[in-house]
Amino acid sequence: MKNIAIIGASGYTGAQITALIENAPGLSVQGLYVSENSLDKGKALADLYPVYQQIPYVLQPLTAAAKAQIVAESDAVVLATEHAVSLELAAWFYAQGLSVFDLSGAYRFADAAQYPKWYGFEHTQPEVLAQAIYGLAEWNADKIAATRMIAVPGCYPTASLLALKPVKSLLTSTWPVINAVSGVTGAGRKAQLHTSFCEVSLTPYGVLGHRHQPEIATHLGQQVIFTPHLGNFKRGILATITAQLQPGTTTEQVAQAYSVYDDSPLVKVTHNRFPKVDDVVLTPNCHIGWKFDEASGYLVVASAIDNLMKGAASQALQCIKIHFNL
Ligand SMILES: NC(=O)C1=CN([C@@H]2O[C@H](COP(=O)(O)OP(=O)(O)OC[C@H]3O[C@@H](n4cnc5c(N)ncnc54)[C@H](OP(=O)(O)O)[C@@H]3O)[C@@H](O)[C@H]2O)C=CC1
Ligand SMILES: CC(=O)N[C@@H](CCC(=O)OP(=O)(O)O)C(=O)O
Repeated sequence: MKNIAIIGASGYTGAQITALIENAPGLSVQGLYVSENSLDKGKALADLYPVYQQIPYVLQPLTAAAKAQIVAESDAVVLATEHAVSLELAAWFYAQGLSVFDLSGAYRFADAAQYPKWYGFEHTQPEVLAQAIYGLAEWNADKIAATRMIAVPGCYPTASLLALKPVKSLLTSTWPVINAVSGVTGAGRKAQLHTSFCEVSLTPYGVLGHRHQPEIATHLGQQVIFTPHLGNFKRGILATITAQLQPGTTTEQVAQAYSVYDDSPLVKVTHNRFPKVDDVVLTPNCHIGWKFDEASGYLVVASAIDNLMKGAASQALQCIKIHFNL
């Protein structure tokens, strides 16, 4: 049995992964933690989320004593915390010998020089960063098994990379164009004006400047245009991508490229049929639909995931299972 501590457990992704770990054979929850001065410390998770009434744990403040207890009792920590918080906590727990599964973006770029521009901080942990592996489960399983520092991908990059990586060798130098819509849970649980009920509609944001653009480009190995949109639904992401393929590419070649997922139980690919967000919400699945126009060489591929599941918590669970060979 592998014992896992969950830090940031009162947030959307933290609560979701708590529920997944609680129900996963071979895994147990060591404890649930929030910040030392959290307004939620001492509350049961089920008080915050009655849907999790079967989950018995209380949210504990992450004090120095709590950290020592985590190290003594746990095999791994899940960090469901914001980037700057994960930056320090990941390095500390890694140094204590635990495996670290970080849901934030603090360890997703190998190049430390990217962090000031995209995350607003200097990366203070270059040795740990050098050990970090990008936890895109279907593509990096061998490396996830071999390292203790796993940077779980962002939600938009998960949807986009699962759709584009199979056809990477068929792309031209023309940048693929990714338009993606996310539900509001993508922005986390904390109160913010732009995610309040009356403000949410359907609109692009972060245009030509969202931090997931370089994350996708880095892990695809090709520049992209990425435009996220906030939609008026709770969960789910739909990324619709237009990409130019090499002259002479055939539909058969594209089908062959997507057959890479034939043995991946969580990724379902369909030709000429496109996914709906509702079909993946509350599941760990990614649904990909594509259509290719041989005359123009343009591919349109759409990819749907639940941002809190395959875009965060269930992908972290996949990484945990791969890492501990469960
Ligand atoms: N929401 C999504 O769809 C996705 C989110 N992510 C990433 O996952 C991480 C968590 O996101 P999300 O669940 O949405 O965020 P939330 O804002 O919903 O939750 C953040 C959690 O962190 C806790 N926290 C804050 N500061 C500290 C601290 N110093 N020590 C311990 N706990 C702390 C908060 O509790 P409190 O403040 O009460 O202490 C809360 O439990 C972020 O890095 C996010 O970018 C990644 C993919 C998808
Ligand atoms: C709707 C919404 O606000 N979504 C978030 C992305 C959530 C995510 O994937 O988080 P990381 O920060 O861990 O990459 C955003 O655009 O910032």
